[in-house]
Formats: sequence, C-alpha cells, structure tokens
Amino acid sequence: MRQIPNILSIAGTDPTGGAGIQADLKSFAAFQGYGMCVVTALVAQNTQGVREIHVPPVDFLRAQLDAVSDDVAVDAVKIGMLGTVPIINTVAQWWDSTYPQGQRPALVVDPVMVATSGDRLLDAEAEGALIDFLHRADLITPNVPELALLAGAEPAAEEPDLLDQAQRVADAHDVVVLSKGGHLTGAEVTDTLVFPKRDGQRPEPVSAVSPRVDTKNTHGTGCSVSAAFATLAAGGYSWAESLPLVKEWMTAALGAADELEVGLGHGPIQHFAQLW
Ligand SMILES: Nc1ncnc2c1ncn2[C@@H]1O[C@H](COP(=O)(O)OP(=O)(O)O)[C@@H](O)[C@H]1O
Ligand SMILES: Cc1ncc(COP(=O)(O)OP(=O)(O)O)c(N)n1
Repeated sequence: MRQIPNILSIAGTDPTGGAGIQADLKSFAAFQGYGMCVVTALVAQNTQGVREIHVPPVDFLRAQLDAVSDDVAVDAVKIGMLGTVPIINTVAQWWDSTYPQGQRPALVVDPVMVATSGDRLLDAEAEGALIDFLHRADLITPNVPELALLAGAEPAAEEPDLLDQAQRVADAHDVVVLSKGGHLTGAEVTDTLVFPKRDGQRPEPVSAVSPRVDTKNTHGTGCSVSAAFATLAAGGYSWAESLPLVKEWMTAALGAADELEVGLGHGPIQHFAQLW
C-alpha cells in the first residue's frame, strides 16, 4: 500500500472554498491523502446560494479523467456533483472502461442534488441516471432529502424511518449507505453505516453519535465527509473503522467553523481544526 494514497475528486466547484472540489481537497489533506480533481461543473456560488452553473463539453470532461487515470495510480475516487445526464454518462463510461474489474479504486459517491441554500445542483431529468450509476459505488453518503428521493419516500423525520430507507437503498443498489442525521432535529446527530444484504446476511448497522454543534456554518459538510471516507478507504481503513474518526473530525470542524469569517450566509467548516 502506498504511504501517501492518491485520491481523486470528480465534482463541481465552489469559488468560496466551502463545498465541492475545494472542500474535498481540504478533506483529503486533513486525512493525509494526496488530492487530485476533475471538474464536472463550474459553479458560481457563495455561502448564500448558487448563481450560475457552467458545464464543460463532455469530450473535455473525458480528457480530464483520462489525463489523471493514464498517468496516476488512483487509490480512491470520490464523486460529488454530476449535474446532468451527459456528465453522468461520461463518468460512467470512463469508470467502466478504465476499471473494468478486479483491482480498482474504492468509490465513494455523494449523490449531490440540492445545496444547503435550496438551489438545485442536479437536473431534475438526471435523477434516474444518477440512481442507475450507484451500483458502481462501494459507499454512498446521501443526506436526509437525498436518501428519501433514492428510496422513493418522503424525507424521514425520525431515525428509524431514516434507517429503513437506508436499508432499502442499500439492497436496491448493493452498496453500503451512510445515513447522515444532520437534517434531523435533537441535541445529538447520528450517522449510521447500513450494509446491504449479501448471501441472505446483513451485517449489523454501525453508528457514531455526536453532540449537535450550534452553528449556521455547515456549508460543505456532506462533501467533506464523503471525501474523508474516500481517503481513509485508500489508506486501508474499513468503513466501520473510518466512521468514528470522520465523525470526531467533522464535529471539531463544525465546532471551529465560527472562527472562520467567510461570507454572510452558511459559511464553511474548519477542516484543519484538529491540526492548527
Ligand atoms: N449541527 C451539526 N452538528 C454536528 N454534526 C453535524 C451537524 N450538521 C451536520 N453534521 C454532520 O455533518 C455531516 C453531514 O451531514 P448532513 O448535514 O446530514 O449532510 P449534508 O451536508 O450532505 O446535507 C454528517 O457527518 C453529520 O453528522
Ligand atoms: C459544487 C458543489 N457540490 C456540492 C455542493 C453541496 O455541498 P454539500 O456538502 O453536500 O451540502 P451543503 O453544503 O450544500 O449542505 C455544493 N454546494 N457545491
């Protein structure tokens, strides 16, 4: 195993540095990975919302992907915002042709659909294509509304409903699901790894609980968590080993978020709270 793993983010941008590729690169660094990125969309956004989205031609997206995989041994891939059907299809074709079977990078998919601000980051007609993509992933990290959409249900208001949806989605796509409790209410936030049933057996879910941090600065938490899992997977950690490490780190990053003075809306987290 490489001493410093190579992690690739395939995602959109945030020029204010809180979400998307910029957040992923900070997470990779926080967990001691070497970060790389392929841009799926240039997003004119800030802590208050999304203004415009510019999607590259698919040939150029493919050229970016090939430029990395032709040259670098990639240990893990984190996929974030895909945005449109042509972008999803291009990433799928690259993945299937570059890593046909056997030894392939760990794949974490954050099924990005809507930003904290409520702005859409995935075309409505692309939801089906994103769902069809998911069977390639080892781990998916939907938030409450994203999990509901994948499960074809209303957003869960309570933990048992959330876990029920996660189980259904895990089985439907044969993928491990991280159900995240950030959008629920209560003094604590629980994240749970839910495993698919294989050979009639389902491993017990694994949970990590933290106090709910009282901050409005939660921009990019989902991006950052999925990138952290990808980095630890590249370093040989199981999902269950990674969960408490990521949870503790995210709680510290949220706890120190108010020390940053970035923007007037939902500001970023402090990825390096444990380091600085
Ligand atoms: N207020 C909070 N206090 C502590 N942890 C939180 C808080 N909000 C979110 N988290 C954590 O941040 C991560 C992202 O959660 P969530 O908000 O559910 O997803 P998303 O950012 O994709 O909408 C999870 O690990 C969750 O536990
Ligand atoms: C380019 C880009 N990708 C993803 C998001 C959404 O970020 P996420 O961490 O899932 O959630 P919020 O921070 O929006 O809650 C984004 N804003 N931009």
